[in-house]
Amino acid sequence: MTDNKLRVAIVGSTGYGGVELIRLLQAHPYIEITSVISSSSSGVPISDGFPHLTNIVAKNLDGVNPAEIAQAADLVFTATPSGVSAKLVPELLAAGLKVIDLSGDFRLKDGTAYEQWYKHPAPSSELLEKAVYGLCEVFGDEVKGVDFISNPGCYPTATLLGLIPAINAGWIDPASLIIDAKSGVSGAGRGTSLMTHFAEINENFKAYKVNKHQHIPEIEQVLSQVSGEPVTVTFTTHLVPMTRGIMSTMYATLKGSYTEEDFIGLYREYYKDRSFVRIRDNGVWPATKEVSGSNYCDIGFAVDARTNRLTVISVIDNVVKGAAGQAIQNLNLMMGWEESLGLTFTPVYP
Ligand SMILES: NC(=O)C1=CN([C@@H]2O[C@H](COP(=O)(O)OP(=O)(O)OC[C@H]3O[C@@H](n4cnc5c(N)ncnc54)[C@H](OP(=O)(O)O)[C@@H]3O)[C@@H](O)[C@H]2O)C=CC1
Ligand SMILES: CC(=O)N[C@@H](CCC(=O)OP(=O)(O)O)C(=O)O
Repeated sequence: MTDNKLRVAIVGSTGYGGVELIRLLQAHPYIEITSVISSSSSGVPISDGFPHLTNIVAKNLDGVNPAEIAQAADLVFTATPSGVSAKLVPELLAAGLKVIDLSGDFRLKDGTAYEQWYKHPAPSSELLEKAVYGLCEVFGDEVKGVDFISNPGCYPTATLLGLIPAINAGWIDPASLIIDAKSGVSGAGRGTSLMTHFAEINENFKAYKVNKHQHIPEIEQVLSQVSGEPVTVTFTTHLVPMTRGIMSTMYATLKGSYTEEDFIGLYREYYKDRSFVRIRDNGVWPATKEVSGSNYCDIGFAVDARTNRLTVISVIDNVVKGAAGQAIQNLNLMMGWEESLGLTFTPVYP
């Protein structure tokens, strides 16, 4: 700590998650960013590659050296690809740093499942056990005082916040879940690919990784934990021609005669102390633009008495609540600070 500020380093600071951490942390009263790190461009000013940071962050990029990071910082965010975090995080923890990892490498408790879905060698079972899964509104109490947090995935954040209160109350059948999710292109990171090439995605709408998405076991792990029985889900992801935003539309069979007003009351009670989840009034369904640039998750409901099914619509900004914003919320909870510190941004609208 310097001047009562926590010294923070960001590995992967040249990616979308890292650069968003830099943006959001400018508003945090207890944080000083002491090192922005790149494995490929160390030595150059970060504002060379990101002119929007001119006169805001006057730092050169540092290289990836755990011992040097531990000299410069108390805590490090790893906004690095899966597979990279698995190798780097053990070294950062061993160097004495607190770590908040944004990748999927430490979210699954079962290493075999990790290898099946992520196609990389799993981290050690000790570290998978040690990582605390930081879905703040549900497991926030478990985060306080720990030194290693695994930040949830973007789709799981929108999906789990939209399903957990109903599953927890036993109002919907966990065996009936269908999740139809859509993401803006920034969810795929800054690297270029045919999938996200302008001419391939502009005025286009495509499904991908159907039944094969790496977030399926993460969603199932948490829902199984909450419901107390093994849960499997049907989960389809789509890429939408917009920059930010996730909409997760979820369908479930009702286990009783519940109305929209019942669900609104249930969710408002469940999230009553959680300022970043906003439950919409009856018939007002959320849109991605209404949370863009903010840490909010907005949720709306429809009940169809004809089919006995519930529809839940949950939206987040994938780079904020789905990544950097939730990571800072986790940092606040870890440190015992007010969870909204530095995160009270009004969504950017229109
Ligand atoms: N984008 C999103 O909406 C979300 C992303 N995530 C996860 O967060 C992580 C970061 O995502 P995102 O920022 O989008 O990804 P990007 O691809 O935009 O950025 C990843 C960054 O990691 C750095 N990197 C690559 N290899 C290494 C290495 N060997 N050592 C250190 N750094 C490396 C790269 O920077 P450099 O070459 O300069 O080192 C790169 O800029 C990923 O695991 C992603 O899955 C999670 C939720 C949402
Ligand atoms: C649009 C898009 O491509 N999104 C990415 C989200 C990946 C992500 O955030 O990776 P984690 O596994 O670390 O959570 C995807 O669907 O794979």
